[in-house]
Amino acid sequence: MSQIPQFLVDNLFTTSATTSRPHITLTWAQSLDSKIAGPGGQRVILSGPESMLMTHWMRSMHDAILIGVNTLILDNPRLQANLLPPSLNLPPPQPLILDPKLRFPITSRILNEWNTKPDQRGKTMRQPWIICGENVPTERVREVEGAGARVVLVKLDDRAHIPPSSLPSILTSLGLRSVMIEGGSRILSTFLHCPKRDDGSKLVNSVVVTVAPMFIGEGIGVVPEGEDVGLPALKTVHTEKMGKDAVMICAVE
Ligand SMILES: NC(=O)C1=CN([C@@H]2O[C@H](COP(=O)(O)OP(=O)(O)OC[C@H]3O[C@@H](n4cnc5c(N)ncnc54)[C@H](OP(=O)(O)O)[C@@H]3O)[C@@H](O)[C@H]2O)C=CC1
Ligand SMILES: Nc1nc(O)c(N)c(N[C@@H]2O[C@H](COP(=O)(O)O)[C@@H](O)[C@H]2O)n1
Repeated sequence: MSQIPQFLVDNLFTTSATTSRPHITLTWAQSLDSKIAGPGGQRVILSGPESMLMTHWMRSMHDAILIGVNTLILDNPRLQANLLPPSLNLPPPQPLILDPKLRFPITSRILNEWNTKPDQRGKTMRQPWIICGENVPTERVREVEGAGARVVLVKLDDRAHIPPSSLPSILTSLGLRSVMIEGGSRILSTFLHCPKRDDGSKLVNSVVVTVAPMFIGEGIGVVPEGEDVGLPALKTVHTEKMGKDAVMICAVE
C-alpha cells in the first residue's frame, strides 16, 4: 500500500475541512468482544499489518492526532506516521494530549523523540502539545514547557475534563483543520456521548473502527463499564477488509 487507500479518500473528506470548521474523526481498534486493551490497560496489538498501515495513512490525512493522558502513560506512543514511505515527505500530524491536570510525564517517548532528534522536527514529527486546565499551577506549566512540550491552557467543565464540545474551537485557535481522536476508552466515551459542538452542529464527523478477529476477555472496553447507554446511532458508510481485519467507516446519525 504505497498510497492512501482510496476508500479513505472517498469517505473521510478531511481535505474539505477548514480551521473554522475542523473535521473530527473518532477511531479505534477493537476485539470481537469490544475491548481495546488488556487487563490494567495493557496495550494489545489488535491491528494486523494492513490495517495498522491504514491507520498511519489516516494519521497523515489529519492535521492532528489526539489521545487522552492515560493512553500516553500506558502506551507511551510516538503518534507519528512512521509506517509510510519517507520518500513521500508527508507533513507529520500534530500530536495533542488531553490532560486536564497536566500529569504528562516529561520522560515520555514522544517528548524524548522530539528532544533527541532535532533533525526530524517538522519532517517526521512535531512538538507534542498538551491541552490542560487553566487552573494548573504556573510552575508545573513551566516545568513541562521547559522540558520541550507546548502547553495549551483551556477552560474545564464541571467534571474537570476538557469539554468535547469545545474541541472544535480549540482546534480553530491552534490553526488545525482536522483531528483524529485515537482514544482511549474514556476519551472515546465522552466524545460519543457529546452530540454537539458549542455552535450546535454535529461534533463527530466520522467514526473509523478496526475490528480484529480475536477475543481479549478481561480488559478495557471501547467505553468504560456502565457508559454503554446513551451512545449515538451510527450509520455504516463503508466497510473494507484489510488483511485479517474489517474496517468500518461510520457516520454519527
Ligand atoms: N486499541 C486502540 O485503538 C486504543 C487503545 N487504547 C487503550 O486505552 C487505554 C486508556 O484508556 P483510558 O484509561 O480510558 O484513558 P484515556 O486515554 O481515555 O485518558 C483518560 C483521561 O483523559 C483526561 N481527559 C481529558 N479530557 C477528557 C474528557 N473530555 N473525557 C474524559 N477524559 C478526559 C482525564 O485525565 P485526568 O484523569 O487527569 O483528569 C482522563 O482520565 C489504554 O489501555 C490504551 O492501550 C488507547 C487508544 C487506542
Ligand atoms: N490502530 C491501532 N491498532 C492497535 O492494535 C492499537 N493497539 C492501536 N493503538 C493506538 O496506537 C497508539 C500507538 O501508536 P504508535 O506506537 O505511536 O504508532 C496507541 O497509543 C493507541 O492510540 N491502534
